[in-house]
Amino acid sequence: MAAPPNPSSADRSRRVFTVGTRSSKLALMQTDMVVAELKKVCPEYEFKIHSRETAGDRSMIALRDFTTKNLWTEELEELLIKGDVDIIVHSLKDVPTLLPAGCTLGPTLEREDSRDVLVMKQGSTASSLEELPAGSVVGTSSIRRTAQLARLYPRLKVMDVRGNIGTRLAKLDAEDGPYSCLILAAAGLLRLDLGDRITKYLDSKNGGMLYAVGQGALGIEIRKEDEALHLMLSKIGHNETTFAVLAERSLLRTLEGGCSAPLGVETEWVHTVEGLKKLRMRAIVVSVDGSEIAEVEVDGDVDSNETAERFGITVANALVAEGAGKILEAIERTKRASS
Ligand SMILES: NCc1[nH]cc(CCC(=O)O)c1CC(=O)O
Repeated sequence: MAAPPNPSSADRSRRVFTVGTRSSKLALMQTDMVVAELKKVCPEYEFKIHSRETAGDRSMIALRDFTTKNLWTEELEELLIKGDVDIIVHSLKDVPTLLPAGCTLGPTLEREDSRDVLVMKQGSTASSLEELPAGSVVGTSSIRRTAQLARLYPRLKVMDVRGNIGTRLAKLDAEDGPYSCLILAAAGLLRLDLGDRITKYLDSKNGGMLYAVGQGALGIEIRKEDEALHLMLSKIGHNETTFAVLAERSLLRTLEGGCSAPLGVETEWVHTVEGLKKLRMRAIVVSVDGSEIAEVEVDGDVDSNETAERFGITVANALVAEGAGKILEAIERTKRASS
């Protein structure tokens, strides 16, 4: 009897690929986008979607606790390693910088708008953080957003808000709810067709907020040795996105040493006078109370995965030279003391 089909890479007779994803509306939507692109370049293959609720979806543990980070990804990665799924589509922002042995991220699609946005409570007339009265409550569970808010808007209060995007908007709009506004990623709202809830886009020049590493991009995870999928993803990949997010993740990996850093970034491709393109990265590390910052802006020659990752290390070193190491060590000390 013939051996059963080998699910692993080198098997060129593979026709069916299984795509793993969380079961949230946003995750399914993002998975559909990847499958649609793959079908365009590989019309001869079939793609099946395997969705599941992850521990992160079920957990009530504070999202800011870095130890929960892997809850979003680990169970799906086990399926990937076993060969039960062939591809996982993540929000890249939720993917830890160190992946399990045998797993890797492939080229990814063009990034959605990577900025944070301000979302005012339904019926509010305020259109910026500046306009809110002192003591107004901003909903966010992100240490990065909390630290940047403490630095730029010390008059405002920050309170945790959990759940998927729909849940958070409902908590914002609740008549007796505490929140005046939320800070969310533009990408999630835009992909869910909730762009009309965006009051204001925030960036280094507007409101001063930098975004999370990988925000707005998809993380497409595959088995390292799966040559067939590497090739397929290289056909749908958007190089400028792939390189930019590799550089951002390399920066975070270099800085964090295992903890989730209050790190904001902003990357853009800029044309030089010589007609070349450079990757410009702004990055900021802020102490949780907003009292100390380290910030840099660096341009890099980036045209490959390797140069992207090296550029991330360069930016990390520049941040450390500006005092980022001291801020991160203080956060680590507080964490250790409280755990
Ligand atoms: N941390 C949760 C999360 N993970 C990805 C997104 C949005 C989409 C993205 O950034 O790609 C969000 C929600 C948010 O921060 O508003």
